[in-house]
Amino acid sequence: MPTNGRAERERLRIAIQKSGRLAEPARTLLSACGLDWRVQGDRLFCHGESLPVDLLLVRDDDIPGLIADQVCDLGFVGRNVLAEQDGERRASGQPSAFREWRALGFGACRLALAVPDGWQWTGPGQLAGRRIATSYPVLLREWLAREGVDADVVRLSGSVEIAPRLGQADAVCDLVSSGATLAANQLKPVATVLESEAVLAGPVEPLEGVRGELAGLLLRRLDGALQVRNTRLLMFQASRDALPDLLPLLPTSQTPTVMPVEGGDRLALQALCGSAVTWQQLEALKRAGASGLMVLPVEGMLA
Ligand SMILES: Nc1ncnc2c1ncn2[C@@H]1O[C@H](COP(=O)(O)OP(=O)(O)OP(=O)(O)O)[C@@H](O)[C@H]1O
Ligand SMILES: O=P(O)(O)OC[C@H]1O[C@H](OP(=O)(O)OP(=O)(O)O)[C@H](O)[C@@H]1O
Ligand SMILES: [Mg+2]
Repeated sequence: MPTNGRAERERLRIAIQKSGRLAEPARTLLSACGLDWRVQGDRLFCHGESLPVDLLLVRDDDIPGLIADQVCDLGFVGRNVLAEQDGERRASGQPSAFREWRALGFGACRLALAVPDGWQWTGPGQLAGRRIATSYPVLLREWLAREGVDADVVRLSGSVEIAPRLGQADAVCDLVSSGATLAANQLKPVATVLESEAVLAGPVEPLEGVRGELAGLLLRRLDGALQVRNTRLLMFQASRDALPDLLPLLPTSQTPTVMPVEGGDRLALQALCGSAVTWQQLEALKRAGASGLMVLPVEGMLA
């Protein structure tokens, strides 16, 4: 059984969502950083095998509090949850106890204000004196204050979009990704309160000692993994004469590596591309004289 020790702990502890939208991508990203785990009997604690880095599987809402209480060192959580709970602390006069360390590029959504389809939206002033249902009362109140609007905030823990139909509210403020839930409830988004994605959250101050070193190692690997996530290595051969036509067609701003091919006058080229290479781009390169075109995913990169 893991100890609840704080300062004395010599293993890094990371909290991730047990199940839900962020659970699988968080594990995949940590695996890409070379971490693996032995799941313990209760399935809520995973003992790190390759490095002294353990996982805690929890509800996403609990992650900021676990960092604040130093029960875990880092966590993968939506910016929406982190910002709301940071705002709650501020509103009650407590100091910040966690912050965003890295944006992770998955779990994208936005916290948006939505009004019934039938409304002619003229601007935030239209919400004055209205009731707005949300699970993010702090972020909504901050937005209303910025916009100088006085409205009633109705706190609901879920199924927010149904509130106008039930007569509980006039408008809603909830997470939107595809927009399908709003549309199904005859609502339309009119303003964005917060752009969100999954983030790596940690304490306000850097970690110290062994856990600080482990966090540094993990961050370096994480940055490498994030950097290569969409990176492709494009490889092909061509004659030297074709280079002036080929180089402008490369789907990257990076200078390619050019090497002579043994026993001939052809060259081998390789170029790192920051995103997927399309069939059209490959076909254009082929027409300009490239042969043996190959696109490979990049698994790791260390500067
Ligand atoms: N369409 C979406 N709706 C809600 N959250 C989304 C959406 N797209 C991405 N997310 C992100 O995923 C996070 C987790 O969403 P999920 O629905 O799994 O949470 P949950 O139901 O609160 O889970 P838990 O059981 O851990 O409390 C959200 O806080 C948000 O950052
Ligand atoms: O824009 P969309 O793609 O439709 O996604 C938005 C919906 O997804 C989330 O709900 P979820 O499905 O997680 O249900 P819950 O919040 O009630 O758990 C969120 O609270 C919205 O209701
Ligand atoms: Mg939750």
